[in-house]
Amino acid sequence: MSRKHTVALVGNPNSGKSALFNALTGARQKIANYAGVTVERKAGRLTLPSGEPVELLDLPGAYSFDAASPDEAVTRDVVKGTFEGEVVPDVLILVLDAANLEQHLVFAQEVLELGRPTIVALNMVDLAERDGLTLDPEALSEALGVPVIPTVAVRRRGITELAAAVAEAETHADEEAHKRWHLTLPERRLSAKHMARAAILSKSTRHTIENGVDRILLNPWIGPVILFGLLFVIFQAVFAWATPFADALEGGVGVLSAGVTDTMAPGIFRDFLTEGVLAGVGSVVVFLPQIVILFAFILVMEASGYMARAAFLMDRLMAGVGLSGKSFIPLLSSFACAIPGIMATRSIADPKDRLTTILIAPLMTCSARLPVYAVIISAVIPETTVGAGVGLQGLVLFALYVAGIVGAMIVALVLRRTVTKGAASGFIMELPRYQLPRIKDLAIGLWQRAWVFLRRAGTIIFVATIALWVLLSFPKADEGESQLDASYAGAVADTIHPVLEPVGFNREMSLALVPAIAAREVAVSALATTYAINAEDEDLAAQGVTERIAALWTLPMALAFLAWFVFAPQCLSTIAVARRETNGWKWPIVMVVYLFALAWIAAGATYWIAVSLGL
Ligand SMILES: Nc1nc2c(ncn2[C@@H]2O[C@H](COP(=O)(O)OP(=O)(O)OP(=O)(O)O)[C@@H](O)[C@H]2O)c(=O)[nH]1
Ligand SMILES: [Mg+2]
Repeated sequence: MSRKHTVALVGNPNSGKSALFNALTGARQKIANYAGVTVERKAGRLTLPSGEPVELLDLPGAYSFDAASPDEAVTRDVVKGTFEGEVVPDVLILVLDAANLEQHLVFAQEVLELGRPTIVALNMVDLAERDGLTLDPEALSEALGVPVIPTVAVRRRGITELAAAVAEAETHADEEAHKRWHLTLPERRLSAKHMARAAILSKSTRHTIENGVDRILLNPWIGPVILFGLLFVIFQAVFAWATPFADALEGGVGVLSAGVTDTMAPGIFRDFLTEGVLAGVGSVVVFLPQIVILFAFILVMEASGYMARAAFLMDRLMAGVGLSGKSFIPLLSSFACAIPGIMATRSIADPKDRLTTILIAPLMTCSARLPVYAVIISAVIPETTVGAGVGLQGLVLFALYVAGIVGAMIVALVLRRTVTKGAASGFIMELPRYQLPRIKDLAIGLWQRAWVFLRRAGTIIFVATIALWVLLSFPKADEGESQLDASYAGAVADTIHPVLEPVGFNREMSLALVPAIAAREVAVSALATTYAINAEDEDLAAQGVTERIAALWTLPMALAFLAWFVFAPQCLSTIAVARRETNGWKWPIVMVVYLFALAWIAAGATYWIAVSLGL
C-alpha cells in the first residue's frame, strides 16, 4: 500500500455525495434534495484512521461519462485525470442511492470500467428501509468486485467504516476491469437490473405515501394552484412575521443613534457614525428578519423534495417560452441570488438553453431587492388588509415578484426567437423522494444565509454607503444652501438626473442608483444617508428613511422606483459571474444594456400610468 493523495466522490446526482463529503471532512457544502446541486469541483481534507491526511474531492453528479452538460464534464475530467492541474484520484468513492439501486448501477458500471481503486458507499440505506427494502451489501460487493460500505451520510452512519475502507484500498489500477466490464448502455441497463435484484433480499409491498401526494402536487390543475398559493403565503409571511423583529431592530438602531448623538461632541466623526454607519448601513441590516424568513421557506422547499416537483410543474410553462424545466432550478436559485443561479445553469446541457437562462436569471427577484422593495412598500403602501387576512403590502410584494417572472418569460420568448434561436431540448428530471427537513441542516443553512447578508452589509454595502457619505458631506454647504446642492454628490446627481427625470425620479432617487450599481441594497442605505445629511433639523434627522420617503415621495414616484428595481441589473457580482460563465464580455454587455432599457421603460410606464390614474 502506498501513500494516497486524492480521493474523489463520484455518482449520480442527488445520491448524497456532498452530504458524505461534509460528514467526512467537516465541511459545510450545500446539500439539497434535487439533482444538480453541486456544479463544480470542491476539495476538502479527510483524515484517514491512521492519521494520514488526504485530499477529498466532491464532484457534480453525473449520469454518464458522455458528458452532456458542463458540470458533468468536470466530473468526467477529474475522474479520468484530464482536468487541468489535477492528477488522477488515487481512490474513488462511488456513491449509490440504496433506494434507487437499479438506476444508479448503470453509471456505476461505467465508473468501475475505469479500473481505478474504488469503494462503494451504499448511501441512504435508511430511505431504502423506509421503502421496505432489505439489502445485501455482500452480494452487491460480490457482483461489483469492490468493497461496499452501507452509509447514512446525514446521520454519519458508516462514516468511520468508509474512511477505513479508503485507507485499506489499493492504489494501483485493475488492468482486468476494462475487459471484464466493457458493455454497451443497454447491456449495462440489463446487468444493473440483475445486480439490483441480487442485492435486494426482500421488498415488502409497502404502500408509499409518495404516489398519493404526488398525484395531488403534480396534478396539472391542482399542482400549479398549490405552488402559486405557497409562493403567495411566503410573501405574506415575509411581511407579517418579520414585522415585530424588524421593528425591534429598527428601534435598536434608533437607540444607538440617539446614544451616539447624546454622548459624542458634534463633529465630522459623529456625523459619520449617525448618518453613514447607523442611518445608512443600519437601514439595510434591519431587513435581516425578512431575509431569514424567505430563506427558511426556500430551504424547506429544497430539502423536502418539493423544489424538483415545482420544476416539473413549470416545465410546460417553460416549454411555452422555449426553455425546459431544467432552467427552473437555476431560476429558482436566483430568488436567493443570481450568482448561484447563474452557476447552477452548468447543469443545462444545451448551450442556447443555458445562455438564455443566464440572461434572464437577473430578472428573478433576488434577496438583495427585498430591502429596497420592503422600504418603499412600507413607506407608501398602507398596512391594510384586502379580503380575508391578505395584507396589501404582502400583495404588492408578491406582484413585484410576479412582474420579474413575467418579464423573464417574455424576454426568454424573444431571445429564443432571435439571438438564442434553436429547438427546445427535452426535459427529464428525476423526482427525489420526499424527506422531512432536518432541523440542524435548516439551522446551519439559515445561519449561512444570515451571515452572507451581514457580511455584505459589512463590506460592499458599507463601503458604497461610506463613499456616498463622503461625497455628500463635502464641500460643506454655506448658510441657507442645501448640503446636497453644495456637495460633490449633488454634481453627480445633476449629471444623471436628466435621464431619470422623465420617468418620475427626483434627485435623491437618481443619486441613490449610482452607488447601488455595486449592490441593490445600497439604494436603501444611500437614500437613508442622503436624507439624514439633508435633514434641516434634529427632528427630521431622527426620522427613519421610511418616514422620509412617505413624506417626500408621491405614490407614482415610489411605484416607478419599484418598477426600476424589478429590471435594473444593479449588481457588479452578477455581471462578473455572467462574464465568467459565458467566457467573454459580449453577453454580460447585452444583459446590462437590455435590462437597463427595460428598467427605464418600466419605470416610465409605471409612473405615467399611475399619474394618469390620479394615484
Ligand atoms: N435520508 C437520507 N438522506 C440523505 C442521505 N444522504 C444524503 N441525503 C439527502 O439527500 C439529498 C441529496 O444530498 P446531496 O449530498 O446534496 O447529493 P449530491 O449527490 O451531492 O447531489 P448533486 O450535488 O446534485 O450531485 C439531500 O437532501 C440530503 O439531505 C442519507 O444517507 N439518508
Ligand atoms: Mg453535491
